[in-house]
Amino acid sequence: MSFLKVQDVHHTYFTKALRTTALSNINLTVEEGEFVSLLGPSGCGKTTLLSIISSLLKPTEGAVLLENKPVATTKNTIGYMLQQDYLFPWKTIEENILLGLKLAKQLNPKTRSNALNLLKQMGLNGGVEKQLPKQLSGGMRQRVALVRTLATEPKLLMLDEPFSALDYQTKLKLEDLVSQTLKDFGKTAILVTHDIGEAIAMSDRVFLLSSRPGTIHKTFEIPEELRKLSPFEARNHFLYSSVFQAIWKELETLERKSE
Ligand SMILES: Nc1ncnc2c1ncn2[C@@H]1O[C@H](COP(=O)(O)OP(=O)(O)OP(=O)(O)O)[C@@H](O)[C@H]1O
Repeated sequence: MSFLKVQDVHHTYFTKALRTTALSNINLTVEEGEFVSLLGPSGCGKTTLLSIISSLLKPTEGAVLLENKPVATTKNTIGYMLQQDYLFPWKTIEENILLGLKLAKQLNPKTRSNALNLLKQMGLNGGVEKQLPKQLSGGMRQRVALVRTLATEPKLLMLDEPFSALDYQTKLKLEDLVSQTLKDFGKTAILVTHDIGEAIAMSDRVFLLSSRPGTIHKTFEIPEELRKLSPFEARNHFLYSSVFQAIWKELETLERKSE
């Protein structure tokens, strides 16, 4: 039994004047503890697929099963890390990281202390919890957003371009931190990205999507040698560039086909 199963998903958006088939014949599975990426050209349906997996959007056809149950019936099991941190600017960092727990009615001395400890593990100590989001850098705020997400112990994490608004150095450091933290907690994650390098460095498998309609064009298994390294180390391994070339070549083929 796979942890997550996307079965024969097809999605068409209907507007008065237009029907757009965003996804067609999507079948994929993700195992528990696996880190996978969805990579593809703009408009290939990555966001649509992420919304369907997290049951924010009902597909026109097909089903999504999490631990063999329809995902729409599973509560509080999906956490998000998005491009924007969506921290409440008037609340302190502590209030922000405890918000999810409060909403889920899971806030108690133990979960509170776990969340504050996680903040420290993310290198955010020295009274950061009493500060407001505007007093923190973009990279620090994204770390807070991850603590807030992990505090409610989601089973599946959706990472929708979480590093794309950061400068390059911060992005590389955060890739390592997020990757290590998710490994430590044994979390399953799906990353949506435009960045081939990021997908290779962070993932166990990369699903390459083609556009109009979005289908899974090819699945790349990342070599074991890269998977056991941190994203930063993986980027410097000699195998990295050959996987990069292979994905790049497929993307070029896709672009030529859609011209
Ligand atoms: N609400 C909507 N109504 C109609 N069409 C939509 C809607 N949302 C997306 N689409 C169309 O569905 C297709 C897939 O869009 P989607 O946003 O899922 O792609 P994407 O791969 O996430 O794009 P990007 O990388 O640019 O964010 C596109 O052709 C888009 O125009």
